[in-house]
Amino acid sequence: MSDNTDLRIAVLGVGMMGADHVARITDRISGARVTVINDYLTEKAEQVAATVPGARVVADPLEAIAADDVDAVVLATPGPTHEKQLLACLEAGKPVMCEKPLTTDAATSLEIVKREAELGRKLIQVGFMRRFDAEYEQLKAAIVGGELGQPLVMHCAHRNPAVPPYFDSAMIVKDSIVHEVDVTRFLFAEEIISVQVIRPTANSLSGTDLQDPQIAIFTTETGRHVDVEAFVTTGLAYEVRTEVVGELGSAMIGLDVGLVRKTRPGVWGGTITPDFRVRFGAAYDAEIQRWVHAVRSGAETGNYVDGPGAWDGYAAAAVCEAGVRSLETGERVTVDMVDRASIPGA
Ligand SMILES: NC(=O)C1=CN([C@@H]2O[C@H](COP(=O)(O)OP(=O)(O)OC[C@H]3O[C@@H](n4cnc5c(N)ncnc54)[C@H](O)[C@@H]3O)[C@@H](O)[C@H]2O)C=CC1
Ligand SMILES: O=C1[C@@H](O)[C@H](O)[C@@H](O)[C@H](O)[C@H]1O
Repeated sequence: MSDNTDLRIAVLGVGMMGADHVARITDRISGARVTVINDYLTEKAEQVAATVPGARVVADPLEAIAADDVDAVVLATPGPTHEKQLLACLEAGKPVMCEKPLTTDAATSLEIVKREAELGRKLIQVGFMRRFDAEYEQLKAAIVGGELGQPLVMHCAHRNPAVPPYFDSAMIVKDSIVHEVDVTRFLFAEEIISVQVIRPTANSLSGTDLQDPQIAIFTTETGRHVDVEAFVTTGLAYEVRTEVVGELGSAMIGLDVGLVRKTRPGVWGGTITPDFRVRFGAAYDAEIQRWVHAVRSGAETGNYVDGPGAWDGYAAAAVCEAGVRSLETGERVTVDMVDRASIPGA
């Protein structure tokens, strides 16, 4: 449903995620429509625009952000381009839903946090969609409700069938493990203070020179431990599993009931999703729908965000930076983060 009061959105980057968000805004959520599409590859932008009634292509990303027929922006360009495009959104005073990572290093993420704080409006939401997933919401409720007692440990598995050819070993930390960083902060409501990344024997079948799998171990402020097995070239399916162990019990999500052995999609027991667009499809829908509502009511409150914001993006970037350093040395690395209270409005 679309009318004159719809939020008019520019989507920048219409590769895998951006094209999915365009389809979501056009067909699956309400209160918004895509008016402008931009991609580094103009032909790709034109292909996607042809599927959206009333959408036009703007070849320059900064012009797309500033366009008069754009109220808000979805950034689904690669991480290294986010900083410049986010700064342009802040400059134009336009709300933005930025796919993770916020930026690719802690210093530029901190700069974004500061610039947004100076404006005195919460304009940036970060695409940590697991916070909108029904299973993660249930896990959070079990923790907050005290069902598990005090949480002590979390075990995570994060497996992808494949990653794009431009993926390098550091991106396994900054683009994949970053989700478990955010999940840890979301579920435990505290910061991660140190990270160690261990390098097991690499997958000889991956056809890449990636250090894959990787095992990351986080320690939180109160001393909880989180381990993450990230394995992004399984060649099989998409699997995200999270188990919290507390003093009174444990709870696990992401394990299809009855599933004992996993080989490839549909082979055994329940289902195994082929990729994140299927596993987290409903979470992405909820994420974008709630963001659209927040943006539409933002003028009254100065808050155009419903979910993780720039600070969460910065905190995750700081942890990932420590993770990448640990990946290089194998040593445990302390996370270097500024105190949130030192940035009024952050
Ligand atoms: N929340 C989630 O679960 C997921 C998030 N992502 C994030 O979404 C973003 C995009 O990832 P994918 O769609 O997988 O990548 P992709 O490579 O499929 O698509 C990126 C698109 O951006 C375009 N592009 C590159 N530089 C650009 C620029 N400067 N301005 C405009 N367009 C540009 C490319 O031509 C391409 O079409 C990344 O930040 C990634 O981390 C990706 C997958 C899942
Ligand atoms: O964000 C995502 C991808 O960029 C990343 O490459 C995958 O590992 C994640 O599972 C997916 O959610």
